[in-house]
Amino acid sequence: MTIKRTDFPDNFIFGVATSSYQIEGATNEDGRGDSIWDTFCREPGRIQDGTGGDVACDHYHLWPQDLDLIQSLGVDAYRFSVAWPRIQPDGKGPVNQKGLDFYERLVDGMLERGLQPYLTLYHWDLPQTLQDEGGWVNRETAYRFAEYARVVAERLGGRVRSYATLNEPWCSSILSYQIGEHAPGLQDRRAALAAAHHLLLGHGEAVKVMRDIVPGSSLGIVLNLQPAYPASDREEDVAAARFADGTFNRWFLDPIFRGEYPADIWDAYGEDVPTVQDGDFAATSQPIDFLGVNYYSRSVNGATGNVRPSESSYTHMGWEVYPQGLTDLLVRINHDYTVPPVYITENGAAYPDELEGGRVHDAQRVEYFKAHVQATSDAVQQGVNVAGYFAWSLMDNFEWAFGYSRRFGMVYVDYGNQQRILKDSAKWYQTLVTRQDAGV
Ligand SMILES: CO[C@H](O)c1c[n+]2c([nH]1)[C@H](O)[C@@H](O)[C@H](O)[C@H]2CO
Repeated sequence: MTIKRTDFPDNFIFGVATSSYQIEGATNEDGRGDSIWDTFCREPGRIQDGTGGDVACDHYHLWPQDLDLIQSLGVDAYRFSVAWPRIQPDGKGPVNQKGLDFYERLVDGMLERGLQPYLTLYHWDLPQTLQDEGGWVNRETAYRFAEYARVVAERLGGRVRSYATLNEPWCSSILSYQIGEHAPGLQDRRAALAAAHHLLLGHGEAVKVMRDIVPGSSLGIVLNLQPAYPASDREEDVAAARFADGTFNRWFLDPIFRGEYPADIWDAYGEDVPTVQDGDFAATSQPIDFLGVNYYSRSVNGATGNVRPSESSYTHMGWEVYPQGLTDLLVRINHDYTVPPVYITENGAAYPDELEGGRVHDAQRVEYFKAHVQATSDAVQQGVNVAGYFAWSLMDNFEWAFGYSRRFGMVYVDYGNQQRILKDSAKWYQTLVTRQDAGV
């Protein structure tokens, strides 16, 4: 079997993705304020290799070369995020024009190179001053987010045709306020569920505001979804999988597409459920023009915890390589919900890449991409309206709590000299997206 670009509809978008905190650096430049990740990285023990995003890939200064690099891959689109602390250093009120100027230059640079900008308003870098007032646990942050969305949309307007409000509200709430592995690093389920609710409220309020400012643009949200499989057909394993599906997937899909929380999980959360005010679900379930799905792997659930199938291979993050899970997930959401066009807004893998003679032969990542692009095509063949696929990531970057110890890029970054070196996976992707019939 060979996966070819022509296996997809002509208007199918292939792209690459990054995020502001992971690549920009320049955290104290041109008026940028502190984000919760600047604070988190300064707390000893939070980041595996003790690093932070102060320099990262120095994209804030190297963006012209990076856009040339993206253009050289032959992709249609570039998914990036705007750093709220560059736009409003205090998270509210005064706007930092130098911050807006940077993103205006960046977007114009994409357009000049024939790259379609896919903008994410929030990819986790909350202004620290808002966290000082409770962060997403504070309902007011939802309204500050809508004000920030207005500022960005008014400046970038129709030049950007696709705006995602949030990247992965599950990560910005559960991983950050309950599990504590991400900034701000709290461990409080009640706070996490309040944060999740206010993130979804902020999403809805931002969509409402932007509808009038960028009427021709496509507005959506990006969710990390993970299909949950039972370890066996025993009742307790099936129940474990349904609970995992509920807390990870349905807790976010239902408020967005059904205007409610899933009853089984609401009941399971008991006293920790969020305060829902009249009108909240009308906001969270605002009609949207696309759903972004970030897929990396599945979960296999047993009554006593998750299972790691021994017959599978695993990435450097310890995530099972399971491309069928992407097809199953897309078919399921298409069946269970009335969804708009879906983009795979992130898919990729970390492997311990080695630079050998100026080359990186990342064969495992090539196989990962081939299998998941194929899985995307399989979902399209099964009637799912998938409109695009963005590889995570363009280049190696700051991998959150893992620092720089995990490389997800299809382009290798030598952090010593900020050199970018195409890995074999970038060359494979280039042949795919430029219709050179990449073989599987
Ligand atoms: C369980 O994986 C999540 O869906 C997920 C994986 N990832 C993400 N979310 C984030 O959106 C990126 O910033 C990460 O760099 C990337 C790789 O870890």
